[in-house]
Amino acid sequence: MNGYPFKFSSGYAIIVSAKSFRTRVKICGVTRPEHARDAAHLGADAVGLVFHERSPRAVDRATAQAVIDALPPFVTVVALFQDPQAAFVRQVLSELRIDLLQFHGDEAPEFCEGFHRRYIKAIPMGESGDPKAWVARYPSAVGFLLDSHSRGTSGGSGEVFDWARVPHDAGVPLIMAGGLSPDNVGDAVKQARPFAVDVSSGVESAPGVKDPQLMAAFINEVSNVHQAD
Ligand SMILES: O=C(O)c1ccccc1N[C@@H]1O[C@H](COP(=O)(O)O)[C@@H](O)[C@H]1O
Repeated sequence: MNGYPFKFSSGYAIIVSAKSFRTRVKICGVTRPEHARDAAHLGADAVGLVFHERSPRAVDRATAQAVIDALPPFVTVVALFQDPQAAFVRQVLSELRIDLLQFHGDEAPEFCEGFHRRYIKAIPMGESGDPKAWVARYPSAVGFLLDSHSRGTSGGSGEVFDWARVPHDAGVPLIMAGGLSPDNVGDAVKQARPFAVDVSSGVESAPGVKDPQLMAAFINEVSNVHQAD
């Protein structure tokens, strides 16, 4: 397919020309202000802050504030949680300027909606089943992030799932994740034509340490796909 599927609110579906569409990029698990600044100036659309304490990319609120302060305008700040206590999410939201929530665990739709913020829901592609069943279960989500994990396990594993399982007719923004890197993201975008891609370990020199050269290579690979379209 040489284009991107889009469904209007009326239900009318079209393929948007590949030339007029740009796959968005989220760099997740940023732990240092200088790497947030680098990511933004290299062209990242969003950066993710991990508020899951068992992750090597977990940040405390002071570090998160420093990362946010390093960002220029028009870069979305995403707060990632995995099965958090509601009080913790509320505390983060009260202290930090968060644009979007990402729920990566087994959170129910009512829980995700309870903060009255825009949110994306992670779909565990490590399990069999139709991703569109998740889309139907979370009608208030503004997008869905397809990662390689199974229910009950963490994301950020660096593992790839079968890209042939990405639906082309979900009717909502899909964000591909899971084991993406500068070596494979071009193929992923060409094959699945997602709304966005999300990367964590594939642009790191060590767990939790982003590598500016890898981030640059990753973002270049994504834009190269569009220039060749
Ligand atoms: O990044 C983490 O440490 C993390 C922890 C808990 C849940 C999700 C996490 N990361 C998310 O997983 C995807 C894929 O990561 P990777 O590129 O395979 O390393 C990442 O983009 C985050 O959204």
